[in-house]
Amino acid sequence: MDYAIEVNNIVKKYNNFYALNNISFNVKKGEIFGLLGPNGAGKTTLISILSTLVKPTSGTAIINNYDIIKDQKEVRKSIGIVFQDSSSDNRLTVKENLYLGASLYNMPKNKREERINEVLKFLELDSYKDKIVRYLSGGMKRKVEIARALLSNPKILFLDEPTTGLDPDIRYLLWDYIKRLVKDYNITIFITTHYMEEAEELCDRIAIMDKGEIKVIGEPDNLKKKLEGDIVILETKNNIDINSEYIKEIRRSDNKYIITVKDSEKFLIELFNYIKNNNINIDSINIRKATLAEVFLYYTGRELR
Ligand SMILES: Nc1ncnc2c1ncn2[C@@H]1O[C@H](COP(=O)(O)OP(=O)(O)OP(=O)(O)O)[C@@H](O)[C@H]1O
Repeated sequence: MDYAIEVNNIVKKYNNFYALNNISFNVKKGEIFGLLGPNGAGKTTLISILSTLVKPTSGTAIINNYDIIKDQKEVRKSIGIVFQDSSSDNRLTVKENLYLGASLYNMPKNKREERINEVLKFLELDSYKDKIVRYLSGGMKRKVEIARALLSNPKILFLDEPTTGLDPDIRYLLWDYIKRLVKDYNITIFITTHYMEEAEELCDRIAIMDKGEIKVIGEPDNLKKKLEGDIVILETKNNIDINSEYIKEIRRSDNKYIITVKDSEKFLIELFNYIKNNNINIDSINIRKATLAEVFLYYTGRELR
């Protein structure tokens, strides 16, 4: 299999602290691959290493068949990056920023106008091209960043938390553009996020990352299926001490019992009998299918907030 990204045993140490602790995985061509993890998990460090901006302590990665250590220049030429912090000049217009980007890429002068118009069109920024970036909304600014990263026709686009802090409407809109980049231009997308929904809706595969380690990799649906169970959330001030063959795990947090069960329909009959026989007062009962939030909890032992 020909991969877009191959990560081999990457370690990044800051003094004695392992920001990345032996990371290995592959990203397929034309895939939307998501790195899901809380603040400080190491996502930005990893994306900075893969895009050659930071050197790993050990290990390496192959990007578009180029080695991030040995072929830095070629790697850079074949990728586009959008970082969390804006790289646009706020005082310039959208189009001026794109010209600046094109000149930084050393794009031939006679190609610039055409390519800039293409990316403006793709991101539906035409009517904003003469607006000063400072006065644009957060979502629009993000689009300008993406437009700039696309100028060089990259084969891989790295997006570091591209929708953090944006309104849900804009978030959905950006997802659409990202999906179209894959579908229409066969670009591989590597995205970091701490939004479950983003990982779930947008990504073909995700890696759950915590404290510098990858805990599990897979398709969101498969990861959920692997948990094999439903979650029953029971709110009560009483003590619950129920035994059932259907229970996989019970956790308690304040007045809530979070019960992972198989065959929830059968379990509920037992639960209702237990409640009746023991005079338990229930404030609420909720049943939900395992979501990515439960997957995250299962593999990291904590909630992603
Ligand atoms: N230059 C540095 N020197 C020392 N420690 C660093 C440095 N850069 C990052 N770290 C540490 O490495 C860990 C991973 O940071 P990183 O920014 O990669 O996390 P992240 O998952 O991207 O989080 P965020 O969502 O906040 O960007 C953090 O604990 C951070 O404090």
